[in-house]
Amino acid sequence: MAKHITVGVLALQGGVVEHLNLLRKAAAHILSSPPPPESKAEDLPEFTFTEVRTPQQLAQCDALIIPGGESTTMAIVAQRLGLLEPLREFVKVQHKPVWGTCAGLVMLAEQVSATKQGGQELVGGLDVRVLRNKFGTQLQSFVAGLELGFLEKGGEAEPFRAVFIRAPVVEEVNIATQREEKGNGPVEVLGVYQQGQGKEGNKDIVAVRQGNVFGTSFHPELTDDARIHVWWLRQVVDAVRHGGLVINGA
Ligand SMILES: NC(=O)CC[C@H](N)C(=O)O
Repeated sequence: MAKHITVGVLALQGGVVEHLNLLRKAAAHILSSPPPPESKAEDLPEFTFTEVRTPQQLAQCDALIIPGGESTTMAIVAQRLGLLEPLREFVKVQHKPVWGTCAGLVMLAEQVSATKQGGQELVGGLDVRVLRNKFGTQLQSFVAGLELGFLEKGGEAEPFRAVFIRAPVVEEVNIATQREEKGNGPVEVLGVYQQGQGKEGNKDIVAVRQGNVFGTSFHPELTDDARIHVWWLRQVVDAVRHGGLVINGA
């Protein structure tokens, strides 16, 4: 029997529809690609992509995307809807695959660098400290070609056109935290953005993964390039087949 996989996009605020569209495109790509030799045709999963606004909807999901938007607003709305604790449980106890883009990455960080406004509620799951709005205001948004090694096939892949809008960066990985749940291994740095040339260039960490939790500073959903969605969705399929836990891609 084909496995059914439900992927949610947290729909409190931000780029929800764009993620749903690229997830559909990624699924079509996966379903039309030749299956690995050892798998049977009926092993192909069936996907449902759905918006998540309630704990009940979250409970239906095998995996979740937290989109870009405004992390402070998203946290306030999540708290009002009784979603913060279920989200923490989903990420850190059930270890289901979760991907945060931009504000979503902020939500998944265990720490945010102190800001004037003071603290904000986080979901956590990534042992990193992020700095919000590293590159300035909305007007300073930009697109940069990133070499993302995890997407490369035979060294021929095009750089990924990454859209940065009031983007956070990861300031420090593998920070010490008080949290009790463990078992995800170290944080892997999967993407770096370099401003300027050569050794003088300033390098910022813009993509990280720690076990089931993946985060990007930029917005892949604002391009029509589905490569990162395909890559992530394949990991979701593997995680569901192997009982829900991805430890550093193993
Ligand atoms: N494009 C975005 O998601 C912006 C993120 C926003 N600056 C925040 O800190 O939440």
